[in-house]
Amino acid sequence: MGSPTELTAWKALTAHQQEMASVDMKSLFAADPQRAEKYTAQAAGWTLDYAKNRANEKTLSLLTDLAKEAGLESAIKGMFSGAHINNTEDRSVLHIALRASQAQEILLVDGVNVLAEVRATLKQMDAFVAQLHSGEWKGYTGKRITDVISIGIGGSYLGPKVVAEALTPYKKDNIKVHFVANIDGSDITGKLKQVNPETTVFVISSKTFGTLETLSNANAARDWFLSNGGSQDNVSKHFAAVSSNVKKAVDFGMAKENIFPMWDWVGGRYSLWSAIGLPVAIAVGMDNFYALLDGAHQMDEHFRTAPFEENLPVIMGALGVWYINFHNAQTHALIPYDHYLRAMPAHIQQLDMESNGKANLLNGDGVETDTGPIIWGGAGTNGQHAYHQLLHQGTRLVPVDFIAPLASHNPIGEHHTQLFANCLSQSQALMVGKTLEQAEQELRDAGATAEQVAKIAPHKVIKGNRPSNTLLTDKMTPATVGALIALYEHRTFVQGTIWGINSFDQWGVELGKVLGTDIYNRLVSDSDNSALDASTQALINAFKKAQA
Ligand SMILES: O=P(O)(O)OC[C@H]1O[C@H](O)[C@H](O)[C@@H](O)[C@@H]1O
Repeated sequence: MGSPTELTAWKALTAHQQEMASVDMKSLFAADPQRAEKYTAQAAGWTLDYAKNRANEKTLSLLTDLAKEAGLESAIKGMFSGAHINNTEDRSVLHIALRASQAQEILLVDGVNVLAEVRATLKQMDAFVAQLHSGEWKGYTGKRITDVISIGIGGSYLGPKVVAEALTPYKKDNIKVHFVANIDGSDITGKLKQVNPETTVFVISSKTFGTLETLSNANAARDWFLSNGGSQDNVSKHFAAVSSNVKKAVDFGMAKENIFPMWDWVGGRYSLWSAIGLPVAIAVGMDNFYALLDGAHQMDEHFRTAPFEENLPVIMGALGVWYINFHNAQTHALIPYDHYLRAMPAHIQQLDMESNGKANLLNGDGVETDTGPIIWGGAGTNGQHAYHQLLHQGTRLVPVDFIAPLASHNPIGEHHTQLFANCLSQSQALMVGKTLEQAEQELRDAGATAEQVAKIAPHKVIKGNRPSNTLLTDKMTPATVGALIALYEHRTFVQGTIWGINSFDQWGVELGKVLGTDIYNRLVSDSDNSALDASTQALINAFKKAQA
């Protein structure tokens, strides 16, 4: 596919945007009493209310036309059948295979039944987790394991960390799972202070087993283990790895049976469902990990089979395109009203920004449209006392996804009702806003003078008409958390397909890595830096001076 701007539906949406420019969402609700009902869809334990969008029937029908015209139906088929839709790396994209139903036995990819490999790995994980939890797995002095430190970064960190945190109420109390990612020595130092080498297992997660941060931290962990009573012979009792590069993991000193495989058809940011999710399985138990996979599978089935008009990832993806490309929205906020889900925006940020931060079409031509937005967000209600001001009165349009459970795991006092009320009030305020007349009246009612009213009222005006989606579920469980993350994975794919880009490579991160190695070499040597730009030279000199 070439540029989406050539598509009939894209052109129609450009014209339609003009028609909608003066339409306020409030008037759409007033004109259609059925609007809330019509613009609600359900899947895999989630209800999406997308009525508070600047969209009418024509908008939504043009957006689904756009998805169809952009080839989304065949792209979905391609993904689920194992076609090499990651065209720049000539690979299949099969995170959906990691959570396929047990009833499906075969999914052949390049002549290999990937489901057989997936099931064998789940068995291996199951056995490992069971041994840790039963205490059968012992450290080098015969004690049971109390702590697991997961070392990995990017996709080998964020997904597992976010899901383990989201499932806090399901955590087993006999083993504590910690995560280390950053090359900043403060990260691993802080974690090592909390554990005992006799009772700690390290899980080194790296698809390539070649990532600087992960290898540096893995080496630091091994050095710490060896200098605190452990011996080389005991490394295998305290270190396991998840990697598609078995040789490098063996060279590190891992026992082959402690290496969990990964495959090139799983992208890092889509890999939490593979053995990269081992820390999650250790934290919450294998039964809950299976439930997580099942929830994601339910969303996969919905995405694969539901008509686009009722399809949550398609609706959310297409509405995102509407704002990014036809309303110049530069960012998209995710605001979970659930404490345990507070880090979710960081995972979706990586998932989406690494996937759709692209400027070339699949055919190599430069794009003519904006692509992936800046994804950001944080926990409600905290954000209401920080950045929501800009959402309500700032000059930028920021579409928001509000995410909330109907029931809390910790139903104390009125907390959950207040939390939920705040969630609803934010989407309502974004939409209804406050007119100048309302602001003036409010001030008069509070006893303000005419002069004060004239002075202050304009500052109280909130334009409103700002869009949001609300996603509700009964409770955050392994299954609903799995479905939620799968929903965002597919939403990203929907948008990438509409833009005609490859959502599954990430060549853009390479240059920084190469330059990082070059600069590291300059920091530790007396190299001639005169060919570098003056700013970088000065910064190198500042570092060297501080070390001298
Ligand atoms: O799992 P690894 O091979 O260590 O990779 C870790 C991360 O590093 C890279 O820089 C990529 O941008 C990420 O997509 C990946 O997840």
